[in-house]
Amino acid sequence: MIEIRGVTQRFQSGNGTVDAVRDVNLSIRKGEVFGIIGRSGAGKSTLVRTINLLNRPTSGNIILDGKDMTTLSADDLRDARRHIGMIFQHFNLLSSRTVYDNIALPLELAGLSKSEIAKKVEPLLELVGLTALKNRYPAQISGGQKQRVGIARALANNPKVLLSDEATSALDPETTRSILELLRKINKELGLTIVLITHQMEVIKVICDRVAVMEAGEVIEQGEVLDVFREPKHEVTRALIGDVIAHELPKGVLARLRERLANTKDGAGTDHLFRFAFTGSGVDQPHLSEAVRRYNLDFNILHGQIDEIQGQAFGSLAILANGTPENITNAMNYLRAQGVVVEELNHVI
Ligand SMILES: Nc1ncnc2c1ncn2[C@@H]1O[C@H](COP(=O)(O)OP(=O)(O)OP(=O)(O)O)[C@@H](O)[C@H]1O
Repeated sequence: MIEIRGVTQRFQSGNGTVDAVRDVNLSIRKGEVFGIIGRSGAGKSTLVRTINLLNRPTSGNIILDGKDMTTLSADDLRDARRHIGMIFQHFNLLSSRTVYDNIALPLELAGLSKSEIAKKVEPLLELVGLTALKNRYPAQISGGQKQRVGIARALANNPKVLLSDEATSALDPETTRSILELLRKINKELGLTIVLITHQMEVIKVICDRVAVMEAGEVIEQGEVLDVFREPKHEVTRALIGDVIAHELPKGVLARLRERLANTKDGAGTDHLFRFAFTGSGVDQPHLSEAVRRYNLDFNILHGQIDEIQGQAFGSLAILANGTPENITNAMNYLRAQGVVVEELNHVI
């Protein structure tokens, strides 16, 4: 649906240049919600703005539905842009226009008559739950309601793709959830492809099918959201996941553990610290107790969380295991064979 091929975006910066985006390759599938996450300055906004050519890439190509956007004439590009809606962190509504008139704006620009516009705007108001507020001005509605106007306006021209640039970053957690639910509903009901950028892993967790992680202009990791959560490969990804999944052990627990694990290193102890990550059936099945029984171990759960990602259960546990070296090895091999991701943490604390 969207092919981002070898895209680099170079800017002048002082006397030199900066590659805000460097040689990015991504394939975004029709009908999916694709997230791009990264820390501030990673290049997310710059990348997403190349998709509708608000930024013209210095090199590389953007192929939308088989059409190379970078080679279109000005007229064809204007046409192609109609198929791409966009929503923004600060909503970008016109304060002098009512809710209804903000949503109607792209249709007026496209030259539709008043009655044609009404036929499109009324169902959009219904879709985003703002029918009762249609005559209010932006100053008279909440942030979440403003973003609903932004979403309805972005959908007015029946786009194939919706780009979302930090659309929930200015909203409180509850409003964020309701906006994400609305985006998910639109994605499912209209089959709309959504590309969203965010610095919040929570947003990725709640709504995205796949995710790409950016750092210093490059994509450093990408995959199905569940896979990336279960087995993050890059340190930056781990840190971002740590914001939503209990990854760090509390300080008091760490201090006590250091002593016990030092004994293991010296050969005087038999404690091992592990992190287990498991999904789907791994959460429902008693793999842990089976491992304990089979290999005669003690497990002490130190920290953890069972959560849901994309409707699938996801668990992350920090465990202190005690047993003979042979039984520990066999138990971990057993768990790995059950699909549990096992990581020994003795060396990291
Ligand atoms: N027009 C520009 N001219 C020069 N440098 C730019 C320009 N736009 C962005 N940059 C630089 O490119 C890098 C990436 O910026 P970008 O806004 O894409 O990051 P981001 O990941 O979206 O960050 P944030 O979440 O803070 O918006 C930054 O170092 C930024 O300073």
